[in-house]
Amino acid sequence: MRSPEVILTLREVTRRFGGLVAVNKLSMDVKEASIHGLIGPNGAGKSTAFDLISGLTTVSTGEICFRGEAITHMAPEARVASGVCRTFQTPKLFDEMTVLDVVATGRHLHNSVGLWGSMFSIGRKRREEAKTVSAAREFLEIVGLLAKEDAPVADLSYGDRRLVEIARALATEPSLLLLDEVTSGLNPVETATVGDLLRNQVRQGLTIVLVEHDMKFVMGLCERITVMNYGSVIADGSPDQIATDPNVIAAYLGSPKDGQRSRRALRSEQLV
Ligand SMILES: Nc1ncnc2c1ncn2[C@@H]1O[C@H](COP(=O)(O)OP(=O)(O)OP(=O)(O)O)[C@@H](O)[C@H]1O
Repeated sequence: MRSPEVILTLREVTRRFGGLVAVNKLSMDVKEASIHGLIGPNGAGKSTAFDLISGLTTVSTGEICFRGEAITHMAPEARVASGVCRTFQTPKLFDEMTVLDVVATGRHLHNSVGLWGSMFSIGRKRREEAKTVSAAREFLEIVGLLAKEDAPVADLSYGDRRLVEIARALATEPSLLLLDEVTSGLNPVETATVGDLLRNQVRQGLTIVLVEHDMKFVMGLCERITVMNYGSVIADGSPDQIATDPNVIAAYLGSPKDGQRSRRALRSEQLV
């Protein structure tokens, strides 16, 4: 029986690319209205795991359940419609669009005017457009970018582009948000802003899974963390358990030969 507060379950999910097992029997439970970290060294299989959950790639074996329903073979758009939304390591934004237009694209699921509606009812189309714009503005306000609504995306700083990506994802009104390296390239102030923003959303019921290399951010934000290495889970627990887990420390340290360099890298990520 599924525990009522678990929103996402992966059961022995495997993804092979030819002879390479990118994700190997990954099992994890994500609690509703929590922030769950998915971490691991480069090539551990984290982005592939996100692709599997969001449907951008297919599972080789295993099962994925969202709100108790199997979504393993559901199309990506159907997963978005059911409340699963993801962002990408490099935001996929169209430079020539304005900030407001980009966020409005996240609203299309909630816009009830279809093709026939827009052809035969101009009044209704206008009303829907006004609703879309006003909703998009609300999400821009949440991420603090309302003042830049008319700016072309090309003119934004890297940090602001990330915020637009978050606003667009939030505009789909997901129940589960998958954030792929959301702090990469952000300065400490921007990172703290994103952290506060995410905490706020979780307080309002959103569930977040984070793939992240910034350990300080992960440790400060996540209730639970799953650690992968070479496609497999090597640890799963609270931030305190993860930070002291010998398997995790060994995975980040690498071989004894390059231990000195890796230990410095690990310390800079504040895991030890
Ligand atoms: N489409 C693909 N075809 C073949 N191999 C792939 C494909 N996608 C990922 N891989 C391989 O699967 C493994 C896991 O990659 P993945 O990108 O999921 O790791 P990651 O943990 O997200 O890494 P990083 O932190 O560097 O982004 C890597 O060895 C990668 O080269």
